[in-house]
Amino acid sequence: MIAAGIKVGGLEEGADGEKKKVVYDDKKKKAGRASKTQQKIDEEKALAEAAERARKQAEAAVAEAAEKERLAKEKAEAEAAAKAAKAEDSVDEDWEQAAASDEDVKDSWDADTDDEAQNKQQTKLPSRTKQQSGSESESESESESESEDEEQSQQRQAEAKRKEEAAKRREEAHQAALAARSADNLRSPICCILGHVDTGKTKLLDKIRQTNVQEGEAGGITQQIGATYFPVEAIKAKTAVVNQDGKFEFKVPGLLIIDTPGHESFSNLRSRGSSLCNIAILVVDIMHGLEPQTLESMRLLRDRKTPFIVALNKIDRLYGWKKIDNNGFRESLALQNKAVQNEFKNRLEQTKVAFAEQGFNSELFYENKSMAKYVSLVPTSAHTGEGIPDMLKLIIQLTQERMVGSLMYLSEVQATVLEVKAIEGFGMTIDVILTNGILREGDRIVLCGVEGAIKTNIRALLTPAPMRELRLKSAYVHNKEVKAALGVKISAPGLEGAIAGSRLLVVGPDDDEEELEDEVEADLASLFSRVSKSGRGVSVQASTLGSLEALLDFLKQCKIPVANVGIGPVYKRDVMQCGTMLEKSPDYAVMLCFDVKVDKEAQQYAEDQGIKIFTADIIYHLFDAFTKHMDELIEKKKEESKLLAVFPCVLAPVAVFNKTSPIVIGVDVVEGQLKLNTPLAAIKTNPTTGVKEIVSIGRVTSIERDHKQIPVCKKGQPSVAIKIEMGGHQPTYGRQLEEKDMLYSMISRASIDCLKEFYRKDVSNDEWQLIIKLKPLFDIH
Ligand SMILES: Nc1nc2c(ncn2[C@@H]2O[C@H](COP(=O)(O)OP(=O)(O)OP(=O)(O)O)[C@@H](O)[C@H]2O)c(=O)[nH]1
Repeated sequence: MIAAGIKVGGLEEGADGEKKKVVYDDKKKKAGRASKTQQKIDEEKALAEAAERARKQAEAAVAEAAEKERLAKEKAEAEAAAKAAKAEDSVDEDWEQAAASDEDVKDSWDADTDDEAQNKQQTKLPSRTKQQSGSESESESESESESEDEEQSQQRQAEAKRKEEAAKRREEAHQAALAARSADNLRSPICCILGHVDTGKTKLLDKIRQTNVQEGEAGGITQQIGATYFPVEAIKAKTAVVNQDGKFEFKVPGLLIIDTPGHESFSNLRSRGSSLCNIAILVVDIMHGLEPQTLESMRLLRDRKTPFIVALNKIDRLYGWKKIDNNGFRESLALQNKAVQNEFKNRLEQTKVAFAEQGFNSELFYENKSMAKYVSLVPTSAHTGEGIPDMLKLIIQLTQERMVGSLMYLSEVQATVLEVKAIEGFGMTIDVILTNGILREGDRIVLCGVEGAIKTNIRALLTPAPMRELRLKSAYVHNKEVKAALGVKISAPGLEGAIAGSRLLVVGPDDDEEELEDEVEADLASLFSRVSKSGRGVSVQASTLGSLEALLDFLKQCKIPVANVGIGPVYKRDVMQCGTMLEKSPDYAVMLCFDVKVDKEAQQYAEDQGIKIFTADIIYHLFDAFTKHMDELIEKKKEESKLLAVFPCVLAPVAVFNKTSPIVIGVDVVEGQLKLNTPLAAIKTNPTTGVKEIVSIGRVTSIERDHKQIPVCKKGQPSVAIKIEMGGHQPTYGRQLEEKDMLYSMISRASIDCLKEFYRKDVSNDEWQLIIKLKPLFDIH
């Protein structure tokens, strides 16, 4: 993978100021293992290593065969797909091909050549295949005796069997855990808050928590790590105003709301592309409607298939709104005067239309007859607290009625790293959201790190100390064990380089640790394998696994190819890596950095080398910056290529005013269009040799009609007088040229490519036909 240009930056700066590289390459992994072996001079380890080598050799052979087969299949599929796509292309899109099937169009910067398409297919191959092909070349250089081979092959088989059995046991345990679930034993749903900046996400969160903090932790609301837990009693109290008859039944034990609003935390709570959040609140400012980041949030929610409700926030800003603190929305609305009610209705309708434009049906929550079909809109005010009881009730209702399957308590551990932080007294720690199961002090855990899987033992399970105990020494309480769903801080040795967004697995007594390592590494490897192996593409750098995934998804949609991928701050090394593109494909010597810092030295280096670094906290801003950069480059190239572009034309001279230096003649444009600067030629046959001769006569420097300069003369328009100039010796009418000689715009392969690249919009299909006709005259194939 290193060879493919993939890298990962450390979350923390290494001792040498440079970040470390992830080692997914078996060679390096093995080198690491070998050095350990040497240190320990352990015979058994040496044997195991040999066995490992043999296993990889054998796997490599199998993988190579499988890869070949797969590539062939994928190539065939790609060809079929390309054919189908070709058939669908409009004439306009496929203009040159439509006119001449012998031309291979290299469309725009986002299109692939066949090679690239195939290479892209290759990048989809599981990383394991790549690791194997890496080890293959290594093992090729090593010779082993036959008996060793046999022994190793046995060891390899034994190891594979061990892993297979462990995976089977894990699957059985998983099935047993699933079977033991019950609809009567639900866990607390997990909820995230997303939305555009300044819509009131933080304020809304504060408001939900605050009422209870004021009540002095009554109802048992606990501030957790990265989340707030609301036991059902607290939610009952908070929703009482909209459940006065007590008819609404609560079936979940509570609700866990993730504290950090925004994409980042949502993106990190992922598991193989789907979300670990059961439900999300998308906050929309009722006065502003859907804003760019709202759309980005919707895209994330849709991609992760996460159900959501919409908090239509800031209703108190409707002109003339009379507040009743913490009231149910319906009652509050009923108390407003007609004008306020009308304004509300108007804004509600506008919001619904905007949602419909994005492909979502939406409905005011109490008018929503089908939660499956319509997104519920809950008007709220984070200032007055109005609508918040409705919102909480709706979340509970939606989750406990529609998500029983995913909420049934599962004994098996499901946990995700939300953040990686160094904490005084604890060193590097990870904040984890435990979705299912129980974590215990001392548990052996496996998670993703920048240098491969991290395996360690939980030293401490920390939750914040209750408010009243904050005076005490530590801000944290140590727990022997914690049960889902909750947010917990884990302190453990060796957590440096842990990656936010990673899954966290617990090694059970029946599990095989290596198998679990493979599993967490696969998450990262699958993201890293999404680079374009054509070597052409931008470099991207993101802060976490989740944001990297979101960014890669987005760039894929925008058809921006990616050549390098990294996690963590940008260091000089990353810029240097990106700089390799300066030679290959300078347009792509660009780094798109999402939510990461750029080291000073790296920035300086980039400036010196002419590498663009775009940083943004909002993904689509990166797209805008990149698109602008590309447009500028195209404009620049277009300017530079002005003289190269030759529009096709055929001219019939009607008079010769000046025979040479400069030639001045009167012409009719019989085909195409004559533009200033067009180079012209006559096609003659040498009278003695009978060989065709292309007589170049210079460029058109003036076009005049009725003594007026015009920039262009099109086919069929009245005759024009043109001046043709040439540096050096210009052919002369009456000698090399005759009046009856037709004149042709002097096209070349380069001029055709230039038209295709920059002027496709300006060339009509007829003109392309003309180019096809002119090509043989100028021996262009
Ligand atoms: N009138 C009114 N103002 C609100 C409401 N909710 C939030 N605001 C104000 O809107 C501004 C932004 O609120 P925040 O809670 O910081 O918004 P946010 O979505 O968390 O913003 P970012 O963290 O920047 O994404 C603040 O000035 C809030 O006081 C509301 O319901 N009514």
